[in-house]
Amino acid sequence: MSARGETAIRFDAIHKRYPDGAVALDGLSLTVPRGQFCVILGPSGAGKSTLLRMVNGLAIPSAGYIEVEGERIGPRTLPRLRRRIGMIHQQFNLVPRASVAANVIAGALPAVSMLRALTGLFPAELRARACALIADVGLEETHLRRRADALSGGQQQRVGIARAFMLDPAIILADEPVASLDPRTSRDILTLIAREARSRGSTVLCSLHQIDLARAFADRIVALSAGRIIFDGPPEALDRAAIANIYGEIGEPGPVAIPERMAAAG
Ligand SMILES: Nc1ncnc2c1ncn2[C@@H]1O[C@H](COP(=O)(O)OP(=O)(O)OP(=O)(O)O)[C@@H](O)[C@H]1O
Repeated sequence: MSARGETAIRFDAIHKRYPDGAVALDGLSLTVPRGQFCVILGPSGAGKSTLLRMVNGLAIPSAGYIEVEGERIGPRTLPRLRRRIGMIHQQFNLVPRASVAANVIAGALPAVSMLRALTGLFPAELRARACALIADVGLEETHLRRRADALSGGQQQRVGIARAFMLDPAIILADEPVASLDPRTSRDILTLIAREARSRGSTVLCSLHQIDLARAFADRIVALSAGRIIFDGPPEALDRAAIANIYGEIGEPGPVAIPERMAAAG
């Protein structure tokens, strides 16, 4: 277990019951050290998204608490802590009609004044950073003014990654970031997330359905079932017996259907 100062995220006895009675997390405790690429596996409905969404306050625990970089999440600390957290979504969550540049710079919104946010007058430093990130994630200068919805799925996720890293986040939450991408693009996207995170020392909490990708990219794999941790170890420890235990009778999840549009181009 790492010392307090080296802990990025700590979940302490977290319960989550949604208003309709669904129990998503059931007494979960987990400590994620700084700089770790921690993959969350588990069957559908196991609680992976809920766990991730709690770190930036999109879901609130019914009991228990979460610390981010040693600070407990609460109404007073959340706005400040959110500036330290970037999120990458399964469906990219871009503004479809806005340009690539506008989508990337939107990652800085938590750190700019309301006036700047409303007028879109971002400081030159942020605009320069957005341009640098767009290049870092492998997009071309010609993409800057393109509408986000004119890009392939892989390219859209590159925009999502650039946006997530705009404020040099301590923590990246990636909620099934490659669920709708073909296998090759999935590897490219996870390579990019890992590279950008490593270069900044960012901690990554990433939910995945693909066991091979979890093994390839994770420093540590945590598997959930019905809101509890049922596996926690290095990728090498995820053997057939562990997988059978996580996914029960159904074994490994089958290949994810790839929408034609996204399979066509990374
Ligand atoms: N907003 C919500 N309102 C009510 N119940 C919810 C809500 N979000 C999730 N749940 C329930 O909480 C449980 C955990 O859901 P969650 O989305 O966290 O799981 P998951 O492991 O991410 O699933 P998937 O792999 O399908 O995305 C499920 O029973 C789900 O139906």
